[in-house]
Amino acid sequence: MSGASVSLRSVGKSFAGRTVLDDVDLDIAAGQFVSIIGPSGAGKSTLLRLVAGLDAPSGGRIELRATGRKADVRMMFQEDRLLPWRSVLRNVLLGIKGRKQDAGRILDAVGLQGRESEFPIGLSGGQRQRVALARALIHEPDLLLLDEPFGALDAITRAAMQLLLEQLLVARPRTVVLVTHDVEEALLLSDRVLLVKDGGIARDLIFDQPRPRHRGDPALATLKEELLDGLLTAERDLAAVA
Ligand SMILES: Nc1ncnc2c1ncn2[C@@H]1O[C@H](COP(=O)(O)OP(=O)(O)OP(=O)(O)O)[C@@H](O)[C@H]1O
Repeated sequence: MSGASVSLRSVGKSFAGRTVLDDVDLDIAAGQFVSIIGPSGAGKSTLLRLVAGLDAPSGGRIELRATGRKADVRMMFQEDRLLPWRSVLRNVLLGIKGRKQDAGRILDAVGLQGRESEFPIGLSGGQRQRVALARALIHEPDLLLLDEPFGALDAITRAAMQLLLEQLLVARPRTVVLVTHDVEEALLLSDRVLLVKDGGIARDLIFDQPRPRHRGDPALATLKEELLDGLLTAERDLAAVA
């Protein structure tokens, strides 16, 4: 299977003495698509940043393994983080020499054929996220970390981006960890959904429904309700503490 495997052993993270993650153990298999949901402030982005190596854990160990090379890890955020003074093509080729043809091919794959020489300011939010996705994918990452990448998009654009991501992963499987507030998005895309709360993983659901999945599918609806219930309870607990 393509992609990196990820393992966390007794991982903890505190900020100024306040524990956000406590003793987290997690194994993600190569090629698995894992979504992380949870109440606001539960530590979802923190967990992703630790896996990305953008931040160091306060305790424990994180290991990434890819076959034959050091795992290439790319991250995508809610904001596109494109450089406004660089064209679409030059954003994708950021830090890369040559490979203009590869970049053109990837821009075609994300639906931006013919837009190479335009600048981010002339693109819609969804188009800018397509560029951000292309910029990650040109590296053929073993692990793709997505922090609410479609969170700022309207419902239709969001659905189109979910479909695009799924198609790209069918064509070229890799390990993905997605942080999302959208339970339906998690269920449409993932092999596994983690509910993070109280400093740890409160639920770990394997979801092996065949793809492509459909929003109206009763199997999705049942799980969606269960997860929303878990989320609402977590939010209620938080409100009670506050
Ligand atoms: N660099 C930092 N310094 C201090 N505290 C931080 C830092 N990063 C995160 N935190 C705190 O850690 C907690 C978890 O934050 P995190 O962003 O991981 O939550 P989240 O689950 O992703 O939330 P949301 O769903 O609202 O984005 C929050 O209380 C936040 O204030």
